[in-house]
Amino acid sequence: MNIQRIKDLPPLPQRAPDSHKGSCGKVLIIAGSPGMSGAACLAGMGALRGGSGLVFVATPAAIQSIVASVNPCYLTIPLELDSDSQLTSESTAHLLDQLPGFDAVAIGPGCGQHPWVRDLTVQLYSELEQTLIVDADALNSLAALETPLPDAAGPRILTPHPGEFSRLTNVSIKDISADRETHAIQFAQKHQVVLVLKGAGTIVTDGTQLAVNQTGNAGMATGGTGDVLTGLTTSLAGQGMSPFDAAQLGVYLHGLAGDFAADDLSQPAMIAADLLDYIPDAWRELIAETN
Ligand SMILES: NC(=O)C1=CN([C@@H]2O[C@H](COP(=O)(O)OP(=O)(O)OC[C@H]3O[C@@H](n4cnc5c(N)ncnc54)[C@H](OP(=O)(O)O)[C@@H]3O)[C@@H](O)[C@H]2O)[C@@H](O)CC1
Ligand SMILES: Nc1ncnc2c1ncn2[C@@H]1O[C@H](COP(=O)(O)OP(=O)(O)O)[C@@H](O)[C@H]1O
Ligand SMILES: [Mg+2]
Repeated sequence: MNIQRIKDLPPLPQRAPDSHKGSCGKVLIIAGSPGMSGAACLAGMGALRGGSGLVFVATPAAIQSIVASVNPCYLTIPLELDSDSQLTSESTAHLLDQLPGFDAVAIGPGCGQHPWVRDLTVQLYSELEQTLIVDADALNSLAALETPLPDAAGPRILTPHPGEFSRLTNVSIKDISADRETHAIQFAQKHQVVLVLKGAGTIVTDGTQLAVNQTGNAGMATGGTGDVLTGLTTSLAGQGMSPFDAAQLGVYLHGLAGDFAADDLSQPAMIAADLLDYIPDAWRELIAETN
């Protein structure tokens, strides 16, 4: 199959003068667990900085107040777990009831490898009609399945780093690194997903198109930067971008924010939360370039 190499960025989502929060994308991020509340906050903030009108973060009830106290701009939904680390039936029903109202959903950052994460990931992967962004422990949940990936009811964007991609494919990190493009394209074709294979020169492919990202730097090799990317990509998908375009633009903006952060703060000192502060500069540069 001929692969189309994409060099140009897609058109940016437009914000009409009479936009309101309901028209700028309402997204849900399912993230966090005790000890990894930060991942939920970083992803939620990434979605807000991406431009979403409304961001909801669903997180285990035990850490809801921690997540909520980090920033007042996202809303939180408590996930009630039983003694087997499963969502209670009331909590499941409450979450499923709300799903149709979201424009895009993400699952995985900081969730840990618990029974509720495995079950909810598989259910959303197969049944959700909107775009689902699958990261971190949700990818681990898919990798742990004894069956092939389920058929998906809607678009899927998978955002593994090489370790997660190795678990998904049963190919060693060394072999993946030897030919990242081919492994990424084959996976995207086989599973009909947008694959974002992260790292220096992140690859975005849907199996027919391929973009190799040129922004970003080694200062981004610090915990939590991927969680910010999940939020950003979810936000763009929720604003109506196609899954490939949302992933390509999200990766580009994320790396550009990282480049601005490194310029001001240095690669060693920058941290994931700094990316959130530099996403505005990245947006400003992109908006100026396209006007
Ligand atoms: N503040 C918070 O709450 C934070 C929470 N977080 C949450 O932590 C959870 C665990 O996620 P995780 O990615 O840290 O662990 P995991 O999937 O075992 O990956 C490590 C393996 O992958 C490999 N590997 C990774 N990158 C690679 C690369 N570029 N190139 C090559 N190899 C690479 C690496 O290989 P190694 O270097 O060890 O050889 C190792 O094998 C998850 O829920 C996440 O969201 C984090 O986001 C941090 C902030
Ligand atoms: N050397 C690098 N150059 C460019 N980008 C990098 C580099 N190292 C890491 N990144 C980016 O940082 C992010 C790390 O994501 P991930 O490994 O999921 O981190 P975490 O799970 O800790 O949030 C990815 O977007 C990746 O592309
Ligand atoms: Mg990650």
